[in-house]
Amino acid sequence: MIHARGLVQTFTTGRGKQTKEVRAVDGVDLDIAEGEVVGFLGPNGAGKTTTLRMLTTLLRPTSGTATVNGYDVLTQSVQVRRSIGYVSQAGSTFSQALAGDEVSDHGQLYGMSRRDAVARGKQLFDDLQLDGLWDRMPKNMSGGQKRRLDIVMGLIHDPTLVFLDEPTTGLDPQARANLWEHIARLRTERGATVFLTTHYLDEADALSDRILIIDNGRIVAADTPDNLKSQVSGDLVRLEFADAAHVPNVATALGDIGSDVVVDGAAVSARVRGSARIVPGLLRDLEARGATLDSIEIVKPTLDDVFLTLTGRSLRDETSTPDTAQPDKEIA
Ligand SMILES: Nc1ncnc2c1ncn2[C@@H]1O[C@H](COP(=O)(O)OP(=O)(O)OP(=O)(O)O)[C@@H](O)[C@H]1O
Repeated sequence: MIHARGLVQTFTTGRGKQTKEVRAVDGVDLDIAEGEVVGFLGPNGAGKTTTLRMLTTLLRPTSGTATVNGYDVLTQSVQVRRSIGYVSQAGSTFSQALAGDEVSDHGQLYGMSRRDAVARGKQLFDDLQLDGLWDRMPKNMSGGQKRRLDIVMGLIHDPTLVFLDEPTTGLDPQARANLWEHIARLRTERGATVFLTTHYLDEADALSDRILIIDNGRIVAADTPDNLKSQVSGDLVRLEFADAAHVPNVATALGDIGSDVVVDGAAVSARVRGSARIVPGLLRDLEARGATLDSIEIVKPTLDDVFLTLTGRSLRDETSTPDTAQPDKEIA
């Protein structure tokens, strides 16, 4: 479905002597099979959108090659564009037209009859909870409604390969959940291939068969979410005691069975592989020594831990998470 070799994109910024070259994408290889949902993760400025723009023929690669749906992005850009759906970060609606007209015109641009475009558009409005908004102008919609309208535009011609650039940014939790369901159904019901960029680690984890992590224009990891997480050195085990006097002994014991031991007052944490097997024995041992536990927490590795292990930085520090995302305000 998508094959790329050595994709590079450089931009020149500044003027005169201040000119600087930015290597936004620095030699990306990709192989995405039919029916896969692939999540493209990376911090701000890592090169996600630039890669997507090259694959969707909106930007000519500085070097490298790619085929999308069997068409060459350099020599068959029209065929590439006709065969894919693309939902950009910026959106694709004009604020002055009626939403339904935009959707049906868009479908007709892809060769659909007006009747088919209207029927499919109305079905998508229904699926994406936009019912009642067919005759409304996008400028009078909330941010979340506009985002869902962008997605209808990207799906109107029923593409089997869909590129989604941060599809749920700005959506409230309910709208996000609804869109997740829709993305999952694109694959299960239509056998579509989906390539999506996202800042949300939980979204990538929940939706993707495979995750690609890009950092500084290079792919630093490509695997299933589970395989990626198994590269992190174990679960995070945190034990808190009523009496801090036990902490040094516990820290030593955790150091023997795990790594990354951190002492914080009366609490001690460490990464422990196979914690479900190891921790019960440790607890029995501690109890025998009279160490009374106040609380215990075991957290499975997340994709953020994967990124931290790979790059030494946290994705979470650099990107907005669902907790901090602004829900869209509905317009009455
Ligand atoms: N038209 C441009 N001119 C100059 N630099 C650009 C241009 N477009 C992107 N860049 C730079 O290329 C790098 C990659 O940008 P890109 O938008 O691909 O990142 P991203 O991973 O999609 O980021 P985000 O998550 O913030 O959308 C960044 O350093 C960005 O500033």
